[in-house]
Amino acid sequence: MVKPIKITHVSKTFGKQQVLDDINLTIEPETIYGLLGRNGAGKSTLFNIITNRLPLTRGEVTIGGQSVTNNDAVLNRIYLMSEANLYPSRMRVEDIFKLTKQLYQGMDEKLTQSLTQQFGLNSHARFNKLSTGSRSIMKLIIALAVDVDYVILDEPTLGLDANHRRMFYDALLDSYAKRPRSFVISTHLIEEVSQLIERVWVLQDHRIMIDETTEEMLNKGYAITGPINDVSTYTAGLNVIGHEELGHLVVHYVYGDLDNDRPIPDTISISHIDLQRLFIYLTNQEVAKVEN
Ligand SMILES: Nc1ncnc2c1ncn2[C@@H]1O[C@H](COP(=O)(O)OP(=O)(O)OP(=O)(O)O)[C@@H](O)[C@H]1O
Repeated sequence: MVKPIKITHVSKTFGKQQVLDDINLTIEPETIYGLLGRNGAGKSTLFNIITNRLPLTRGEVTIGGQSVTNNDAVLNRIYLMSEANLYPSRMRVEDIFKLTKQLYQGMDEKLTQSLTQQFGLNSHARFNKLSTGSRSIMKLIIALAVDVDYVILDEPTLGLDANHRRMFYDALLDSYAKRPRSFVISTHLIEEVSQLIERVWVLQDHRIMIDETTEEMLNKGYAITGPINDVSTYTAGLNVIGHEELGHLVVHYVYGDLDNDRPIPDTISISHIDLQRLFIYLTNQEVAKVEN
């Protein structure tokens, strides 16, 4: 049975710079996570720690009670796709596929072939001759075809055009349906993945600010629109994470419960907001705060 990955009290400093502070997360089997955070928040650092590519300063990462540190048996169950190029630069794509198959427990050759064809990737090409997008495509094919229990995708769609991104999301869902396993995806294209991810982690100020299902999170986000006085009266005391002016009207963005006892004036309208907007306001340093 596949065991969860437990990230317990993980902190990381580079010299005097604190990047991660007391991170506690669980990656459950067969679940798709989105790790969101602004540039430099520490997403790649966390992924590199989970896969033992970087040492942690404090805490531990375990699978089924076993530490991942220098533990090839458990590390073999996790595949990290990142910007880093770990392949010999002159190696041909087809040979990289073969090498990966040897390094891990195996690789779905049929899927590799069909995705290579679907994405129009030249498998005879040498890695250093591939465009940025084609390098991403090659790595994504490996990530979807390799036989592991955990796939970590660090900005997987870097350099991919909109059609290829759509193809990738479809391929991911297809592959997940055929062989359920865990995916952790970090991306700045939040709206594009909001349909894929079941649980959202937001990394902000070195810590996990949000660890909720996508549905829970979306249910807590509101836009309250109307004349300024009515909106301000209605949202007084609520967790307002941002505001915008729309001509004579204002919008207050609220994260958390609305007060059901509060009368709603006819002049205001209340609607839910999308994940991207929620993220933007929650991680905007000037106004962000989250009620626990
Ligand atoms: N090897 C390293 N040595 C020193 N500092 C580092 C190292 N790796 C990352 N950092 C620093 O740690 C911080 C977090 O970087 P990281 O790449 O993890 O962020 P990120 O959330 O993945 O960012 P982005 O979304 O921009 O890719 C940054 O300030 C970065 O400069």
